[in-house]
Amino acid sequence: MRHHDLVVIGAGSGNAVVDDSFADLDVAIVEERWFGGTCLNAGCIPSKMLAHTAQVARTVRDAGTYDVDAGPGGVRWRAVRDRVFRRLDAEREKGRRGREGQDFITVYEGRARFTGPRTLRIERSDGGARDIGAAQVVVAAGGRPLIPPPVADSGLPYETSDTVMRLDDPPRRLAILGGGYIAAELAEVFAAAGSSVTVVEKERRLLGPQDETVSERFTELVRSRYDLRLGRELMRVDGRPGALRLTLDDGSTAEADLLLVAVGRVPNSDRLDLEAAGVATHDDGRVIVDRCQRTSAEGVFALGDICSPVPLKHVANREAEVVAHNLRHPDELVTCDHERVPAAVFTQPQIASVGLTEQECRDRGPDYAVGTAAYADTAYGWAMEDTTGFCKVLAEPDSGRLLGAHLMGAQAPALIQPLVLAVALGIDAATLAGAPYWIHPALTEVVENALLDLDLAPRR
Ligand SMILES: Cc1cc2nc3c(=O)[nH]c(=O)nc-3n(C[C@H](O)[C@H](O)[C@H](O)COP(=O)(O)OP(=O)(O)OC[C@H]3O[C@@H](n4cnc5c(N)ncnc54)[C@H](O)[C@@H]3O)c2cc1C
Ligand SMILES: NC(=O)c1ccc[n+]([C@@H]2O[C@H](COP(=O)([O-])OP(=O)(O)OC[C@H]3O[C@@H](n4cnc5c(N)ncnc54)[C@H](O)[C@@H]3O)[C@@H](O)[C@H]2O)c1
Repeated sequence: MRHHDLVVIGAGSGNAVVDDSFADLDVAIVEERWFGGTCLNAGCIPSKMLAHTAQVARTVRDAGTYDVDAGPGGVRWRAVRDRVFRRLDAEREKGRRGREGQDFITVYEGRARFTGPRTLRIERSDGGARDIGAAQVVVAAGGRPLIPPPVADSGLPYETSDTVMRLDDPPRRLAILGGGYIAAELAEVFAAAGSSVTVVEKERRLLGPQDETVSERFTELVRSRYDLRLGRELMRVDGRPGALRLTLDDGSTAEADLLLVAVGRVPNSDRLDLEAAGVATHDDGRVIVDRCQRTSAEGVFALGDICSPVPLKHVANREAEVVAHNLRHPDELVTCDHERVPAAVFTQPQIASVGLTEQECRDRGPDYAVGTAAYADTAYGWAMEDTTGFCKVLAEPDSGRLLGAHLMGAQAPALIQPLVLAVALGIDAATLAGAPYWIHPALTEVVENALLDLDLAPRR
């Protein structure tokens, strides 16, 4: 059995752990499917490249709002798809070849599973297998789409985010099960490409975990774009490939050519024989880690969606930095903080958030102040003819400490960054509003206005 100093399972965010400071070690990276992982191949990046294209299409369609005549036409799906994936597939190959060319790294293609403490078997798709051992192991095997029983049991075809972005043609009628991140973003993409979209969501609103104002207003805004079936459970899928019928719990039905399942993701921990390694998991399947990203097994770290309470790429990246440091500096361990993680949904309008929602503030007690501002009340909002965008900030009335911030509107993921900085660095609302200049007439004025709208106790 070959013995390495370090083995990384999963070449998504796990790949970021190893830099040249590991060149004195014998390192192995095991990847079963695609170098770059979900983000590059089927997640953040392709979905945002497609979302941006959808936004361009909407801008062209809405050009009349700005008294601009734009020609007829539409989204050339295959050209868009090929542009996106030509680039990303090339990046994946570049990443893999780069690793294979490094002297201190061995790349294994295949699925790893533990056979004992820090020993692994790697099984290739051609049936070959190989046993290896390591002084240290990083588990970065991510997650996969959850497929609920009515879909799995139907025997009928369905798509997930792993496959749907690479389709040859957009479906005429697309049904999406779930009304969270993936549904919200990809509904927009396929609607722009000409699909008529039905969304089946078990809760009463789309994007339910967002701040209540965001979730409510977003749901109302897209009601005219999609056939929304909210508060509904899927009972059955029947029909035939290309002509599906979804039966919901109230007996209503939805017809679709194609079903996209987007009801969340599950960690890949169940495929790793973690018991053999002594690696413990939570009830939901996530690997248990401490703040230093150490698992319950000596010498085994974990990072990313397989363990994270916040399954987002910027979090996985931060965890990879922490693991990289801790592998090299066992006597000076650093920790990872999962509080105040910002997030964004790349819909139209875009959405961004950090910290507590208003409903979470209310649950904590009555003591919070709310400041709001509309894009429509800023000069750049006039330029954009915006009627729906807003910013909401939540703060402690006495100290002005920011508790949370929420934006819905153009460039929300970029506009929220000053609020993310303030939350992370402990800058209070009055200081953030008053100390820096805010460029006029930039959209950031909506953030400044929301801060100024807070009813805070006067400073002594
Ligand atoms: C459609 C979509 C859009 C998203 N958009 C965003 C976004 O805009 N912003 C954001 O922050 N996050 C986004 N995310 C979430 C983000 O993609 C993930 O949080 C992130 O990619 C997790 O990284 P990871 O390294 O933990 O897992 P992954 O990137 O999934 O990497 C795990 C790797 O391990 C490999 N693997 C699994 N099991 C084994 C095994 N047994 N042996 C060997 N290899 C194995 C897999 O093939 C994979 O390559 C999105 C996700 C999806 C699905
Ligand atoms: N912009 C981003 O950062 C981004 C984009 C896409 C995905 N992601 C990541 O990928 C993860 C997975 O995305 P997702 O959209 O699959 O999950 P999600 O958790 O965002 O949303 C799942 C939705 O499906 C609903 N649901 C669950 N079971 C259902 C059922 N049986 N019938 C109908 N509805 C049901 C839930 O109520 C929820 O609204 C996200 O949690 C996020 O971590 C992030």
